[in-house]
Amino acid sequence: MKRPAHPRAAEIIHEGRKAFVSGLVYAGILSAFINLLQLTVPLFMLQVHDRVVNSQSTDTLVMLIIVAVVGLGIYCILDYVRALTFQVMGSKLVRKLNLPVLEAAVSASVTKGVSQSAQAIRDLNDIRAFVTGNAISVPLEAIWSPIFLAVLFALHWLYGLVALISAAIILSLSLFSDFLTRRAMKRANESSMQNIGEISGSLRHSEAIEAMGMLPALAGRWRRSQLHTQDLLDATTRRGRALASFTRTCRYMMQIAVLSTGAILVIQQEVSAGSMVASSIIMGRMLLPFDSMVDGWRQWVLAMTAWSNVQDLLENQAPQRETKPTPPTQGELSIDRLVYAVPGSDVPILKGLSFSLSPGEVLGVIGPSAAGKSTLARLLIGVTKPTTGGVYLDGNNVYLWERGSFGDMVGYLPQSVSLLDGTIRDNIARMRDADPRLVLEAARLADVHDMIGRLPLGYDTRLGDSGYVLSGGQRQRIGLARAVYGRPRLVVLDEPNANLDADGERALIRAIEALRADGAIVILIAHRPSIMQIADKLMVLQDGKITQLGPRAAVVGAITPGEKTVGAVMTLRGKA
Ligand SMILES: Nc1ncnc2c1ncn2[C@@H]1O[C@H](COP(=O)(O)OP(=O)(O)OP(=O)(O)O)[C@@H](O)[C@H]1O
Repeated sequence: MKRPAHPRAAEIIHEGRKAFVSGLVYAGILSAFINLLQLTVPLFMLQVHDRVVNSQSTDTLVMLIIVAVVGLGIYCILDYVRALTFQVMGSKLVRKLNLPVLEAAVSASVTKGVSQSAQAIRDLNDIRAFVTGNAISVPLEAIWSPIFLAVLFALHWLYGLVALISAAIILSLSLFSDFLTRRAMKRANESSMQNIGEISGSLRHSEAIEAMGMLPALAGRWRRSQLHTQDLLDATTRRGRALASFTRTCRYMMQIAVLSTGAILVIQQEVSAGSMVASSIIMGRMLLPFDSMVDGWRQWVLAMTAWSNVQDLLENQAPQRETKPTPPTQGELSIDRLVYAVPGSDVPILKGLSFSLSPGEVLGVIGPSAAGKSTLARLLIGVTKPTTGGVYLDGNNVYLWERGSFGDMVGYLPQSVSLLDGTIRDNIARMRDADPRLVLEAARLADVHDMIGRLPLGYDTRLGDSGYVLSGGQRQRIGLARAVYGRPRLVVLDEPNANLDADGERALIRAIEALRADGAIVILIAHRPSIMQIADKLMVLQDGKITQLGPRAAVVGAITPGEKTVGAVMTLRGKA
């Protein structure tokens, strides 16, 4: 199914292409001068042999040296400017693409449930590495080979012929080497990536591995698959090395061939001695791109593939959202005939939900596992696009809402809280430049200020892989502070009490009360019934449909003991 394009996809792709093409044209013009200036040394040799040696004139030699040094100086500057051109072009491309590509990757990850960000970042890196590397200039160099060949033919047709045959041999050898090694290399790389993926995937569950003594078996599996990869790599490397030695030897033989041709021509007095040395240098330069042509071609193909991935991501995977911020609203929430099916599936998870909530209302959502509660949460916060119907906050579609301004309106505590690399302060402030006043307010609202005070560095305690390890309950409470940061109008809490102790749960209830008093709409999804005491309304979701919805006491009263629903309602009955 075709998904919508990034709102600026066409513009971003056009700008990316423009930056690439204009950079290439500029570098091409510089290459023309650089290649002409590369003739400085052979021309110098020719002149020294033909003019200085014959005339024995040191004045001429000095003149030639001055001209050659000036030529090489200009060459040095132009070569540097060309390298800079590619560098500027690389950073310009990445600057233009970074944010929209990441936005599209995150959106695709949400839809597919598998992270697309790593691939998108790899594609961007590949593009930058290509633009700032050597392969990009291969065609710019290659178009000069025919000109050098023409110069050789102009010096003597035999030089041209030797150069032409040499070029054909080098190109054939490169193609043959590519043919012999490419497929095996690809298989070795795939096998290696698979090994790394498997082992790092398994090692994430290190506690279970350690506790149940699974390490020797895992290590055995890894060793076996590594041996397979190593065998593939060894065979490929052996072939590659043999061909590289052979190609190098051929090159030396070609130099001998062109010098010998020159020598014969000098003996027969058809050319000067200078032309013999110059032709050898020009031929070396002419053959240079042929060596890297096949590898350069492959890199061009890889870069084009990365570019087409990026283009596909921007055109087909990006959320189509408003680009202009929507002003804050008071927050009447209305859900209109909301249907959601995973893209590509005909079976809806949510089957036409309609309800509305006013500011200051707390809705509790209960229902058996897999009823669609978390899916509803993701639709309410506009992360997932509804298949039909919609979710509106004061008439504004939450999915289409520009993300920055919507983020200020909404707070979300997902079922599994993931805090990001950064300090507690950064995490609560949603990784923005933290306003200490707002961070403190959120921490107080979520009742975590004292808990944070007991951490080694308080609000500056660093979290993440190498940082402080919070307990499940602590993570959930910091996640709650992040959700209430900036006093959002709509707060969706998915199983917020799953890891909380009695104290934590009391703090959560106080936070929800404060949010209600502040006029926010709170949607609370939970299996543990105790927290539902705070809800004004209850909704029972079963198999993607609302089976009960109304004031808490009415819903609890309406449920018959035989009805297939969660124990939560039955437990609540006694407390309603
Ligand atoms: N991205 C997805 N792809 C395929 N199926 C999905 C996806 N997301 C959710 N589902 C399916 O939708 C159904 C509802 O899932 P959901 O997580 O919303 O249930 P839930 O009511 O929150 O369950 P629980 O109480 O166990 O957390 C499940 O059958 C789940 O397998």
